[in-house]
Amino acid sequence: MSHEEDLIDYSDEELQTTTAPAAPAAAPANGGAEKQGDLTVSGRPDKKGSYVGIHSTGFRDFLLKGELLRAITDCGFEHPSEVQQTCIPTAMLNVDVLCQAKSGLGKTAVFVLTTLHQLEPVAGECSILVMCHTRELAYQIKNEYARFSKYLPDVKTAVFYGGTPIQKDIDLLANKDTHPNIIVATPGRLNALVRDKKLSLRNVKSFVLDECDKMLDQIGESEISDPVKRRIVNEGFADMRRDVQEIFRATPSEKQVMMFSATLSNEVRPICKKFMRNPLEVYVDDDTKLTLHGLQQYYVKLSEQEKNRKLNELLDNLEFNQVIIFVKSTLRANELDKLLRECNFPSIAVHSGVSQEERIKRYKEFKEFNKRICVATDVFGRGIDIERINLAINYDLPADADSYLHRVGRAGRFGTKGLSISFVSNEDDEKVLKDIEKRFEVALPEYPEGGVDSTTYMA
Ligand SMILES: Nc1ncnc2c1ncn2[C@@H]1O[C@H](COP(=O)(O)OP(=O)(O)OP(=O)(O)O)[C@@H](O)[C@H]1O
Repeated sequence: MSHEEDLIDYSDEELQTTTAPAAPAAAPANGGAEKQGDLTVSGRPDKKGSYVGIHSTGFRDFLLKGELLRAITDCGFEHPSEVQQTCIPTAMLNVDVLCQAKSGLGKTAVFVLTTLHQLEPVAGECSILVMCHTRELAYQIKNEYARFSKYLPDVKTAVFYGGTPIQKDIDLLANKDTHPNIIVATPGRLNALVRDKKLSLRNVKSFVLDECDKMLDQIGESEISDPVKRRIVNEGFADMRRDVQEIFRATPSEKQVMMFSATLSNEVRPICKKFMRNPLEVYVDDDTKLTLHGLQQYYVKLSEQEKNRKLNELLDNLEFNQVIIFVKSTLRANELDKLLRECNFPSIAVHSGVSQEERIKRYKEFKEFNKRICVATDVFGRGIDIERINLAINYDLPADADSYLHRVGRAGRFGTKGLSISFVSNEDDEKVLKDIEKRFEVALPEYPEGGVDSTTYMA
């Protein structure tokens, strides 16, 4: 059996991670913390240095490569967001970065722009390695690299993930003319390529983990009472984290490490820092500041049996551009999608139960606005950026507040307006609801009888 065959599908909804990595010990971050709007910044290499306190009014102030500035203009980016202002000047100087910033405010561009800025492509060598937890997100990040490197013709980017023929990846890597300088990947496939010596990482200069808490976090076994679930969860955890560690060890010790997520608990931060040296640390230390201001959030209390009728009613009555509906399992995603299509709603389902080729096809269909309704598992719960989603429905409420935050963050991207409605149908849901309200101090009222005025959530 090849290494590839015995790897699990990380993109599944049960995907999680585990124990402390055997990575180099973290150098302590510089003391002191500095406030910038919602973000707390610490560990800068020189707090009195020339790039501290820069308040850029435009991307030009960052002194990025001209080719990047042209691409930024083409993308229609006018002003850097707060996280971009905070991180880009430091990250482009090859400093390690551990960054938390709320959903949809442009963390991707931080690492895409700063790694491209530093890149001097050498044929046949991979210099930038980006990993994330799902295949669609890897695909999306690869496209972001393509967008921003359009005026850098020598730069080659590739995406590697499971569920596709590995030979294609091997062929690409075997040829100096097609070998990528930038690789975006999920850890399972990447580790298979490294272990089988099809890919050398000895020239990596930047190592990036997106959604890093998902890739490195651990759940203590004692927290999971159900033995079957414990086995599934911990297997998922162990494999994901183990792959990341193995891949990390295959890279040189001198390199830049950057990690990003909207959620970085106090428990996961030291784990991330074990991979880093003296990082710039950017946190949203007050959970209430993780709330997206443009997003209106409601819940509906109902029984399991009432969910379909209520969903139908909402989809009939609400105005929206695109909607994402989250469910807790592959089976439920299929069933709900089928039901919606029977009721003539233009729906598709994305989950780990469909072939990878089909999954990407459906992702594209939704992204390109050919479908307006997507029923998804947590495969789409984080990172996925679809501009027109302005309604997120939790048909099944997630198991924890962090997942909720990521899911509803699919609506209301980059400060735009949006609406989220969560179905609450049992005691566990009620606990999660209370936790969300408490942690984020978010007003989560009951969805009003008469509905919501569409002008308040439509752009
Ligand atoms: N400075 C900018 N100006 C305009 N649009 C931007 C800017 N920066 C990023 N965007 C756009 O904002 C959207 C959200 O960005 P991105 O996906 O990087 O968010 P994120 O912080 O990674 O969110 P998440 O935590 O949900 O993954 C993208 O469509 C991106 O193109």
